[in-house]
Amino acid sequence: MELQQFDSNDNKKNVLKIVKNVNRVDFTFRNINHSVQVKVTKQTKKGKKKQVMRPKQILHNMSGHVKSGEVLAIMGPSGAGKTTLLDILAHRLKINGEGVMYLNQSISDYHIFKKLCGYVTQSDTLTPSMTVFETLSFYAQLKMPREMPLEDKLQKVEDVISEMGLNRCRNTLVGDNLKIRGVSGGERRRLSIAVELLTSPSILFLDEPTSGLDSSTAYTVMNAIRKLANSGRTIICTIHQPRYNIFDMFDKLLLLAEGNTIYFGDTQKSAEYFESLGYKCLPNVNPADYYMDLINTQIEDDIEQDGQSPILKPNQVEGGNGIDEELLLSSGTSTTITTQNHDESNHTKHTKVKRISNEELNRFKKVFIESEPGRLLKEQVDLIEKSEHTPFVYQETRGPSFWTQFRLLFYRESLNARRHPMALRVQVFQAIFQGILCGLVYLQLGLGQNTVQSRTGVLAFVIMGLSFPNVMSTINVFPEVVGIFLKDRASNVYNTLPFFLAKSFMDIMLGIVLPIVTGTLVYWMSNQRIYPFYSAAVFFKFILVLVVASQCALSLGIFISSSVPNVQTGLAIAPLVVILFFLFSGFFVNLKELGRGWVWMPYISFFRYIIEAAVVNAYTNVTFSCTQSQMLGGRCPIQTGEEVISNYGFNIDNYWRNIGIILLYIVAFRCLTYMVLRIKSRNRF
Ligand SMILES: Nc1ncnc2c1ncn2[C@@H]1O[C@H](COP(=O)(O)OP(=O)(O)OP(=O)(O)O)[C@@H](O)[C@H]1O
Repeated sequence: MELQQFDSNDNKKNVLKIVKNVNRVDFTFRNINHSVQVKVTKQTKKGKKKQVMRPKQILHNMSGHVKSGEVLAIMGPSGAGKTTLLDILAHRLKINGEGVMYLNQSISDYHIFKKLCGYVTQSDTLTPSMTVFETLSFYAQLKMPREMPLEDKLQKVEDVISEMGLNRCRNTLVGDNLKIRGVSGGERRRLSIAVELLTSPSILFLDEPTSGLDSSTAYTVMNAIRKLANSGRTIICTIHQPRYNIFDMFDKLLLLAEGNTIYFGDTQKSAEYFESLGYKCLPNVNPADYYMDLINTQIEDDIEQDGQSPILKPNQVEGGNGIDEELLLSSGTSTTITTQNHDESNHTKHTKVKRISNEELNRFKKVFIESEPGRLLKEQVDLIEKSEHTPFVYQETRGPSFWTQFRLLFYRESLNARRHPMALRVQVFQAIFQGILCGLVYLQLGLGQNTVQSRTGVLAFVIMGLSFPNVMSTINVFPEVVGIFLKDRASNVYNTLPFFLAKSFMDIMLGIVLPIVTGTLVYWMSNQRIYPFYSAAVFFKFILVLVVASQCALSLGIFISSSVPNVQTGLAIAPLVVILFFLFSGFFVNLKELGRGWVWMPYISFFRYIIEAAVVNAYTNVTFSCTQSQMLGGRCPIQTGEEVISNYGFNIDNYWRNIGIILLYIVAFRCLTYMVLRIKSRNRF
């Protein structure tokens, strides 16, 4: 059946009422087929290799039914399609194919669904510099209805803290275990879940909730999840080989292999099902390990090469027919099976047994539909499909206003800046060091002929010195911010514009102080102007050039950083862009002498406008002196600053024009970043 896209007018009129108690919702999905386009190499008739796009089916006819209060675990080998299925079920990934999902008896509507569900990602994308309580109250104010009084929101925060057992660490920073020490891994995972609980979701999706946690912490987290289900929520999670006591917490199990259902049904009945297929899981084996080892056909070759195989196929043991299996369990989780072989020695030994073959896996895929659990699932899903699809009834609520979003996001940015003292200290140190170094190298420049080179050099050095670190540090830091933003956008916590403005305002504030520090030191130490009358205006114009240069570099940095797929690419691209722009700034190449092919470059190089503004400011109304020996034809080779300006191919009237152009560059880089963020965060469903 074709998926009903979530634009049903009837449903759109209704908006969910967010209530304090959990709405009980059964969740059903039916015949989900999903494919992606992949590049494959094809041989042409002429024997050449050509890359073409081909559809690759990731999910095949996936169906399932989870009642409120139940936990469904989606398990399968790596690449089986667990994350793809979870993302589709959570309405985070658009189905490229067909399928339909139901909330109770209603066909799921995107907008209603988003209000009803919570999604906990595999990695804890939280702001490290906020405490547990601050994180929850930040999200409470953004996620809960505008009409709800603040006290009620804070009460909900307290409830959630108690529910997830976070009282002990409520005032501890979240941290990231790298730059900021914070809560433990288990506490961070529970905080991620707590954030989702603020809106009392009826359905909670969790992607690998226990990954990266030690087994006892994983148990504590799963225990908390189990309690959430007991309170009426519907829980769907992907999980990798859980230990037995965790596996035992699941009500339902969906076992996937190569995008096909191998088993869907009661967890407790899964052993019986596999036994009916001829694969008995012995009583003291963790079934999760057994199933995963059994169907993980992909790693067979590697294991063969290693000469080890941890799984045996009970009915097909090398060199034996009737089998007495004995299981040796190491630390209760790994499945090592040895068999008593009834051949010549009768000694217990490790027997090399293959995992199931691909043909056998294909049999598993086919037999499930005809099996008892397969028929039961079909009956349940067909029942929902045939029932009358009544829309949800709920009351409209509004999220926080634009200004509330901006205020909260700006507050988060300011906390981030304040609580990263090292980063701030390093930047201040860098600014002072650079100012002093530059000041010492170009100490007290005079107005002799030889100072012209140094006077321009100091300008280029200080501009580059402020710009380059700004671009590079932004590329290092911004991706983490974008990661949090994208996660929040995926849950519709706030809009792109308030986030973008809050970030930009904070950048502007921080990006003003450092150029002022460096610029002041350089200006006075290198003796940029010696005429007191002009000094104040020239000084402020010099600082203004540095401030806009610094802002332009920051804006370029966030643009590059937001556009590239990862930090490494950003770090590779950014220096090239900066160096190329700087090359055509007019400092290294005389703009009048540029070859035909390059004349356009100075027009797009924002450094050209910055250097021109700085040179014009530094050399206007300056007179140079020279010694007798320096004179050429009875006059100084360079007599005025205006000559220097002209020699560089610059125009003396261009100071304010250039400041305007650089401001336009800043706005353009920021607007482009905003557009990239919008595109990236566009709802994929
Ligand atoms: N956009 C895509 N383009 C190409 N292949 C894709 C795409 N998305 C998923 N796949 C492929 O689909 C299969 C299932 O991917 P998925 O991430 O859902 O698996 P998984 O079971 O979650 O794996 P893991 O446990 O390793 O995370 C994989 O083979 C993957 O390479």
